[in-house]
Amino acid sequence: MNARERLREARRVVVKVGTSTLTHDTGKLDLRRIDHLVRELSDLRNQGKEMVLVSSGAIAAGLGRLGLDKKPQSIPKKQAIAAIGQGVLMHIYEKFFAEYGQIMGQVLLTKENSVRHNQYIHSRNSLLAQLSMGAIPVINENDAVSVDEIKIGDNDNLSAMVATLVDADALIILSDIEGMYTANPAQHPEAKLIPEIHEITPDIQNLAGGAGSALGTGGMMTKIQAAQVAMSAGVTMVIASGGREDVIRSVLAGEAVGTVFPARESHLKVRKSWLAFGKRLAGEIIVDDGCAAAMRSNGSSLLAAGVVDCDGAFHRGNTVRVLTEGQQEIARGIVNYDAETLHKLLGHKSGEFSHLVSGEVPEEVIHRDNMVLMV
Ligand SMILES: Nc1ncnc2c1ncn2[C@@H]1O[C@H](COP(=O)(O)OP(=O)(O)O)[C@@H](O)[C@H]1O
Ligand SMILES: N[C@@H](CCC(=O)OP(=O)(O)O)C(=O)O
Repeated sequence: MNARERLREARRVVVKVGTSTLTHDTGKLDLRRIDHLVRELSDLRNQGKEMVLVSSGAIAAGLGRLGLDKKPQSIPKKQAIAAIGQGVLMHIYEKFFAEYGQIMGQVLLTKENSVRHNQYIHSRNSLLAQLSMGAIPVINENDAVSVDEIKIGDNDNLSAMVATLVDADALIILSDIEGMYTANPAQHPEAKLIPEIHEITPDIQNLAGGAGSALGTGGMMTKIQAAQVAMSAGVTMVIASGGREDVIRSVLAGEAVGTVFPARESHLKVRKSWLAFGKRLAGEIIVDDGCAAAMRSNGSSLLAAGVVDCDGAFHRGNTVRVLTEGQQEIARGIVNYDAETLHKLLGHKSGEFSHLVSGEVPEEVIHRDNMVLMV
């Protein structure tokens, strides 16, 4: 079964809708679009699917309510606008969902809700409980209290975190564009839509540009980051246009719309998904090609002999990214050494460790049980 066919069987679906889809060019909310979105979600819920909505738009709604036309620079002002706008947004969602006979629950998350294992589990349990009651959780980042240190920062990454958290079958990201193109069509009108992307390579990352509008956050870059998380966690992701009629239904009917990022086969256990996608990333380890091949094909642990460099002031127990020398992310995992020790040991076999550092050091830089492959 290919990825499009698998989408027909998706039971639990996360839909993310960006500011660009929820607003007119004037910056004001596009009520017709929001109504259609809620109607489609409600109809899919009526078909027995479990639906979760990750909605941006709080800042746009707040600006609209205050009669402002651009985001302020200061953090407290942005937070205030988000606080005002989130209420406006939820009022509209509640009104439309109630009209279509659905129950919704508001959930506001920050990075803090995922970095600690117990918080990750609490967030997961709350969302699963809402689904078991037949409700549609409507999620946004808690922008009113978030500052950079605790921010996820964009709702593309937030939606991938949510899809992982609830073990979704599919994540549909709705934007103001049909999918991922060979270049940003705003600057390159000749760019072509890419129907399917199997692996997030550095070449694919280079095709992704920033946001297309003043209100959007992250553009295609954050959508590609979300795809990498979703695919590795066993969630098939699709980027499609929120302006297309019945777009969610079409995606879930397996029709060839947008860009699909097929899930890798196995679903991760909750602990592994938290480890790779919930925790803060503290640094990077660069490995040689032989080591990358052993990790990818045999699921081998990462040994110091295969490490060529590392970056970041990470400590033992932190989660780090593992990259090839060509900058492709191949794994994430809990590191057994701090950065200083790894700098001394990289390129060496474990038999040589006692000459290089004092005291006991584990044989593996990252043990296979504490590692998630990203390719
Ligand atoms: N390779 C690309 N393919 C498609 N869109 C791209 C690409 N690179 C950058 N973009 C830009 O990303 C925008 C969508 O992201 P964004 O503005 O953040 O919207 P949203 O509010 O839906 O998250 C598109 O309108 C486009 O201008
Ligand atoms: N949390 C913010 C949106 C952040 C964001 O990622 O925006 P977008 O790129 O439009 O999905 C808000 O509600 O305004």
